[in-house]
Amino acid sequence: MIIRRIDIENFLSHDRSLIEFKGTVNVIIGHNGAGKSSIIDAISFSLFRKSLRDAKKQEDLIKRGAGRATVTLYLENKGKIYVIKRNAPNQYTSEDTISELTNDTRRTIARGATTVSQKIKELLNLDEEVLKSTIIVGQGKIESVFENLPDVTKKILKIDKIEKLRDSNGPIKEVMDKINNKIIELQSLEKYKNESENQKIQKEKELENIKRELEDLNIKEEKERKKYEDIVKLNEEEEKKEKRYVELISLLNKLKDDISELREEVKDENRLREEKEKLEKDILEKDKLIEEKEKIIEAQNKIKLAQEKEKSLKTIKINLTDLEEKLKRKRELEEDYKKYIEIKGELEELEEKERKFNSLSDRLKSLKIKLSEIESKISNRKISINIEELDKELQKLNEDLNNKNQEREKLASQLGEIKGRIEELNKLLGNLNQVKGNVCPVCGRELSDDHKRKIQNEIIEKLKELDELNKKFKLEINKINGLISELNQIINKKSKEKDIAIRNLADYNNLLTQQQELRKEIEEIENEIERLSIYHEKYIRLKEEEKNLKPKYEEYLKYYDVTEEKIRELERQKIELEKEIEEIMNKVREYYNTDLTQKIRDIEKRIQEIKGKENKLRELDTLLAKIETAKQKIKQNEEEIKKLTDELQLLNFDPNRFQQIKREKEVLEKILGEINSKKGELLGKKEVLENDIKRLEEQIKDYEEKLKNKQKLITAYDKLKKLREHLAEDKLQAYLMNTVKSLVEDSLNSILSRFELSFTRVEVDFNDKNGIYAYTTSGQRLPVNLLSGGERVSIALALRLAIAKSLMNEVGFLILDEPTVNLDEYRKKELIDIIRSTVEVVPQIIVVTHDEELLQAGDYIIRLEKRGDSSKVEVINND
Ligand SMILES: Nc1ncnc2c1ncn2[C@@H]1O[C@H](COP(=O)(O)OP(=O)(O)OP(=O)(O)O)[C@@H](O)[C@H]1O
Ligand SMILES: [Zn+2]
Repeated sequence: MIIRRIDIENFLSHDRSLIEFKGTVNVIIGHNGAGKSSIIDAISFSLFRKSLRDAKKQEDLIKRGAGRATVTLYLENKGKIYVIKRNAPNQYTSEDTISELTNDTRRTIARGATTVSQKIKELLNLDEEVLKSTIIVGQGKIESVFENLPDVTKKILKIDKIEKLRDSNGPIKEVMDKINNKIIELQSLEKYKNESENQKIQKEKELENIKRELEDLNIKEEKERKKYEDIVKLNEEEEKKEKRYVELISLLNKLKDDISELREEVKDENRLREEKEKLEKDILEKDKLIEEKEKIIEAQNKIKLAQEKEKSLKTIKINLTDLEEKLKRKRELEEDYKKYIEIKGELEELEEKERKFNSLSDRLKSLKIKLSEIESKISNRKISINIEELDKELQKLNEDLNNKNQEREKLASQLGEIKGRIEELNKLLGNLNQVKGNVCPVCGRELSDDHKRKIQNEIIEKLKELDELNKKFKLEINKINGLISELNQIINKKSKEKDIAIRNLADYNNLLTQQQELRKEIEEIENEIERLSIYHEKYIRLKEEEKNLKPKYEEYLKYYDVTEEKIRELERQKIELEKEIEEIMNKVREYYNTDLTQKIRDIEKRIQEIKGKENKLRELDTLLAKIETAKQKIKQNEEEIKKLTDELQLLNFDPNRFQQIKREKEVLEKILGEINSKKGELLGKKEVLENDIKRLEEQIKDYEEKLKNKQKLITAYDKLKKLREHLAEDKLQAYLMNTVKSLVEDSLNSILSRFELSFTRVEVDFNDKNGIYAYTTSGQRLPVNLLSGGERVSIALALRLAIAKSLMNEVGFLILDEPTVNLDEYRKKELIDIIRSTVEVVPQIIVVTHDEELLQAGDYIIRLEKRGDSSKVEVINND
């Protein structure tokens, strides 16, 4: 098997690298950290889902920053190409696949991480542990081959499986135990079979007896059944007769009973008829009584009517006298009523003028009040201030103010002058101290110290004088300022006074005009009032009269509808009523002075008595009718009795004889029932026995079938027992290991001879954990752990190659990650030669190295470089 290609995506340091393996010796070269081992890890990951390096989590294998890594490995095996695709992290394992590639078509054979791993193991015969111990050599792991040499060898030879096979809980023993159990089972089966056969014979005998018994019973049953059928027929006939017999007897009894009852009913007939006649006579009186009662009620009603009419007559009479009185009063009031109406008319005519008079009077009153108010205002307001005088005063004050201002200005300019001079003198005083030459700045003469001092004194004196003056002027200005502000205040006050005076004068004039106007209006109104006063007086007088007449007028209104016609109408009604009452009274004269109610009560009592008699009569009638029907019935029943007695004689039924037949029938039924139940019992037994026999037959057949296997099982058990003995450790296993031992040893020594180590021979001992020993030239036997690092690496490599060469003809590649570590220059060169010559054993070698020297060994160079964070691949053919 050969690795054809690997595609790596986001795996460790690789972004995306597509690497083909073409030579027999492929050298992957690059600096530390370039991403060489990552390729080997990718191969391992695609085969076993595990990297060679110590990665704790699958996530560590994914290129930092990427979310998912994918590795695709192309393997060639026996002319077929397999494509294995693996993914990390675990959430994508369901997308793992292995497929077969033929003519560019891809057929997926398995999917999902576990299934894919299983398939790889089956198809390529690749056992992870074996491969890692031999031909895939991880970085720094070359020597690990020493530790597990015996285990690996056993695994390669599948000896471990043989061991398991003959184990005491291994599969062979298990099968043997199972067979043995079966044999024991079959032995007990044989016993059961014999038992079943005996049982069967027993049951067949029993069945024979029952069959015979059944036959006897059938014969007896037939005899009894015939007897039974005869008696049943007889019984049926008698039953029919009995039914009719019972019917007839009960009918006859009933008829006789009826007759005696009916006779009882008929007994009283004559007495009842007499009673009836008497009652009929009494009842005849009833109609007369009713007639009389009606007449009395009519009279009673009429009397009541007359009384009512009398009552209305009385009311009419009262009304009549009342109305007559009222009419008399109405006539007395008539004159005053007319007068009142007249006055009312005149008052209406005067109303307008009176209203005007009143409103003018009111107006006059209010105008007079207003006038007196204005007049009092005028008398209160004395015009005391003379405006002209105030004007003059103000003029004089303003002049004063002007003068003072001028004075102040003059003082201010004088003060300015003084200040100017003080400044000048101060300047001069300053200059005098700074003069350089000898010329006086004041007079131009020579400036001696004396002169200087004199001038200084003069200036200081002058300054004092000016200062004095300055103060005096300032004082004076302050004084004038005070006067000016005082004047200003006075002027302000006077101006205000003047304003108020002007305003007051205007108000006063205004009041005078108002007074005049009011007086004029009052005069006009007074004239008008005088003109209207005649009407006013008349109005007052009429008003008084109206007031006096008003009660009479109102009383008259109360009698307004009392008229002559009304009184005449009432009189007419009165006469009519009197006539009606007279008529009614004439009609009922005969009932006068009798107690009508008592009379009616008496009559009603008698009617009630008669009604009772009527009821009695009706009862009698029904009784007599019943008696008539009873007589009829008696006749009918007597005829019927005669007919039924005839039938009874004809029927000729004997109850005793019927009882006899019944008893006979019951006895026969009992006998038949017994026979039947006995038969049922026997049939049941028969069926059970037949079933039992059938079941036993089947069981016996089944046992016989199973027992046929017994001999076969015994033979198989013996054979397995022998096989297990043959597989015992010392024999096959020891033979295989020994054969391998010499094979591996020969190969190992032949390879090692090329390393030119100082050993004569290396020995392999599978029974020992560190089972490699080297013989020195002086004949000493050294265990491998005592050798130097370089020696150990050489032996380990040679051993791996030896195992590969001698044991695994199916594996086609060898992977070496940094094999030159610990080797000196010389052995490194040897290694190159070894690698080259190993090609004869392993068709494909993949070497990972940072050592440029190893390039000589390769015919296909894959150079790796790290650019930034990513590994980049460059391929060089080394022809
Ligand atoms: N998950 C990751 N993502 C990205 N880079 C990683 C990841 N894990 C490891 N690396 C880096 O990948 C680089 C390649 O590692 P690798 O073991 O392949 O290097 P190498 O070429 O075999 O070097 P050496 O000769 O030192 O063994 C290293 O620099 C390592 O730090
Ligand atoms: Zn001078």
